[in-house]
Amino acid sequence: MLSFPSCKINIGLQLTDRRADGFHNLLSAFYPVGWTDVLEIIPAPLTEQSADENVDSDLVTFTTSGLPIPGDPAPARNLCVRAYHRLKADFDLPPVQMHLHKVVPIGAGLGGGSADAAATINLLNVQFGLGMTVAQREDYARELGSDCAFFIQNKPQYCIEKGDIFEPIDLDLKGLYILLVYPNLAISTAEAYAGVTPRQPITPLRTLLEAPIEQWRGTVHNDFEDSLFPKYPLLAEIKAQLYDAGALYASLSGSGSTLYGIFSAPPNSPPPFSRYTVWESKL
Ligand SMILES: C[C@](O)(CO)[C@H](O)COP(=O)(O)OP(=O)(O)OC[C@H]1O[C@@H](n2ccc(N)nc2=O)[C@H](O)[C@@H]1O
Ligand SMILES: Nc1ncnc2c1ncn2[C@@H]1O[C@H](COP(=O)(O)OP(=O)(O)OP(=O)(O)O)[C@@H](O)[C@H]1O
Repeated sequence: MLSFPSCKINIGLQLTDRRADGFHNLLSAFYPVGWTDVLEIIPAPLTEQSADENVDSDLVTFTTSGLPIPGDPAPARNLCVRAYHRLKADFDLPPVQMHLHKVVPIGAGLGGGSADAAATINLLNVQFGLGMTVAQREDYARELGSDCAFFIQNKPQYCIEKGDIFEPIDLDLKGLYILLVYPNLAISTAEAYAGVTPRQPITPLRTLLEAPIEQWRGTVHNDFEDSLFPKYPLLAEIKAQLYDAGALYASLSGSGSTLYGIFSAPPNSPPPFSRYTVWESKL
């Protein structure tokens, strides 16, 4: 079976306090965006060896194409394979072949890897009739990363605590246009968090988002900008260029380095961004 794991942007991101477990509580609206990887999972052909139930055959044959995945290249460390093995611990899953075609920039504030993990859980659930509810799939996803659970339902959510607990929000950007600009700058999530000082917001993000999008500039804020823009002035420059290009609202997404602009008409990838990785579509 095939799946197209999408990515997300963060609309506002308030880091409110540091938790006892070393993570941070946050308030953020997660919004899905249609830039996707491609994930295929098929049952592995039975070999004589694996047909013998006493042989712990290699359960996952994992291959990738497209963007190289940095960090630990061992397939066993890929979030898709880790998702399979987490479910294998609780369900009778057969050996599978997985292929991941990587398109979404990695470590870019877009949750691409997290989306792949969630897509694996959803695919295995359907393909092998595991019968898991949405809540059960979200719980498995939470074990794989703070961004993963969002991608199980993959719809706009108001995210609280680690970013993995959801409240409904009426946030509809349909008909507008989004331009994502990835400046090919790798910023680790841990590095981004290390540079921020959490604080309780004067006005909770949910209240700020009740205003029309034309009023979000200057109020709906991603707190990571405070720590990353001084270190990487290019990010502030791109955000300003998005406004110069006519964006209704522009911001850093997640822990970066992707910036995005939301427009009332197709932005048509204006010149300042031609040297970067860009993606645009109607929402
Ligand atoms: C920045 C965001 O992308 C916003 O959507 C997420 O908070 C990050 O989610 P993620 O990449 O899935 O992060 P994880 O893989 O769970 O954690 C990576 C590291 O980020 C930090 N981290 C992550 C989430 C969170 N709420 N507080 C944190 O302090 C921790 O140092 C953690 O060790
Ligand atoms: N399927 C995958 N896709 C991307 N990264 C993966 C994947 N599986 C494991 N990883 C590892 O996770 C790291 C990226 O995870 P990370 O969560 O930082 O990025 P992301 O989910 O793509 O975006 P974000 O910056 O929003 O978190 C990479 O350095 C890579 O080593």
